[in-house]
Amino acid sequence: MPLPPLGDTIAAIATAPGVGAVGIVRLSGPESYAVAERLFAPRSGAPVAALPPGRVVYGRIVDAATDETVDEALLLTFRAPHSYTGEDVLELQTHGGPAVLRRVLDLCTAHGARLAGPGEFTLRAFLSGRLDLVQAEAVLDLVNAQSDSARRNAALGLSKALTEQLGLIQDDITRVYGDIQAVFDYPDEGVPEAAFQAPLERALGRVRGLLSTARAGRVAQRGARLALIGRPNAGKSSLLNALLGYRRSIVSSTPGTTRDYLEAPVDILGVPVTAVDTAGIRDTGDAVEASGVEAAKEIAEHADLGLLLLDSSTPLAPDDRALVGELSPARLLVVASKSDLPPAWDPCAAQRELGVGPVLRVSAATGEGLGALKEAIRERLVGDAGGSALWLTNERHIAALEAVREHLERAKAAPDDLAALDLEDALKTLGELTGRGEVAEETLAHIFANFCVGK
Ligand SMILES: Nc1nc2c(c(=O)[nH]1)N(C=O)[C@@H](CNc1ccc(C(=O)N[C@@H](CCC(=O)O)C(=O)O)cc1)CN2
Ligand SMILES: Nc1nc2c(ncn2[C@@H]2O[C@H](COP(=O)(O)OP(=O)(O)OP(=O)(O)O)[C@@H](O)[C@H]2O)c(=O)[nH]1
Repeated sequence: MPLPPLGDTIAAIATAPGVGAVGIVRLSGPESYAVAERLFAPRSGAPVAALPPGRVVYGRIVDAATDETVDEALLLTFRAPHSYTGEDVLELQTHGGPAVLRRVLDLCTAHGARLAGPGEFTLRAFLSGRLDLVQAEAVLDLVNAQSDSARRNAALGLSKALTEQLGLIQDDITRVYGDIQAVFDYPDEGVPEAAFQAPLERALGRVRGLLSTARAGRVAQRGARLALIGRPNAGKSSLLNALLGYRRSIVSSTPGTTRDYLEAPVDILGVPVTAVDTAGIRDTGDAVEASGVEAAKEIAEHADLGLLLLDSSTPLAPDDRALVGELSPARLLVVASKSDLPPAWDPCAAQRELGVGPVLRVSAATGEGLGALKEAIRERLVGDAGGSALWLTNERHIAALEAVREHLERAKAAPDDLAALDLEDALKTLGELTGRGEVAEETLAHIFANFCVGK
């Protein structure tokens, strides 16, 4: 997969396909102004090439071959290097129908522009040094963000937060590497060993810190699975409906109504979650129900978090105690359901007796405790990383930082001459990660192939 050529002038529709109020065709490259000259007539009569940068000018899109006015439009001007790509950039803002945009794009190619491939504008922004690779990938994540937490994290990446962290790590490694080289070159100067250790530890601490956010990052980006579990009639379907804010699963007072399981996407305070309503877990002779029970156990095992519902209006049963034993406490959140009814047991006592975390009192009927439950779910899924901190979400970044961590751990344990080799490898990996070092063309092509055309 070769990279597209540089230096020519590219054009693409920058707005989403379909009907919109306004649509944008973007041009980038040395011929942008020349191309626009042939298809855009500013009302002022001024030549396009003479327009100062940073202006919006009103005019007409004209097909020079037929003298037809294709649309009225606004032209937005940028001059290299002060543009998104770092090249001469022009944007034609037209009416937002697919036929209009197609025609304007056709005029651009008729007058010398080439159709841009996926991500080509952002690739040029990277190659001109305006964005590093981590930022370019954040652009992709930002465009694809489906939840507010994913959006915020991508925005942080684009704002250089990750780039800066990586820079600090790189600086420390570079310093240690330099010191080790100095020892080789001037063995008599006697640089104390301890001088290496502090920056090395600091770099390693930063790498580990970043890697520890990867789980929260994955959840923010791809979402988490939340399994609702509990005995029949514990109120699972009702709670799912309450979390969703609309009726999705069947609620009934006959135990065992939910035989299979239902999945529903639900936004938990900005975290995308797939809630899975399982069959009531209990020993049963009914074959259909038994398979549902097996499925429920399986789901609970594979979910990121299990929400165990214990009906607070009826005494705890042996089944409830058995369920707690089946599930790992780290991935379990216990709810005393139907808190609007007179309680048959005390949540605090149950917490001690069952050896679980705080038992949350929730009523699907009145909504009591729902807010606190959502907070607790979010806290368990993304933890402290739920604040303004940056999360690693990109598999390429995670893999690279894991490699850096290994190199640093080895360097720490190795004698100087071997440590130097590992530090070299760590720096090389960081360079690939930010794209400021050597990056394989294939890696670049692969990253940008995932972009949409026009970005
Ligand atoms: N219409 C439009 N909206 C857009 C974009 C765009 O390209 N076009 N963007 C992207 O797709 C994003 C904005 N990103 C941009 C980043 C840099 C520059 C730019 O021209 N920077 C120059 C000048 C800055 C200035 O005037 O101070 C520079 O940094 O030198 C433009 C857009 C989001 N909105
Ligand atoms: N008062 C009150 N009743 C509730 C509440 N939540 C559920 N119920 C009732 O409890 C019964 C069982 O609720 P479901 O939500 O169907 O329980 P389930 O755990 O999904 O049951 P299965 O499908 O059998 O596993 C229904 O009659 C609900 O109306 C609640 O918060 N308060």
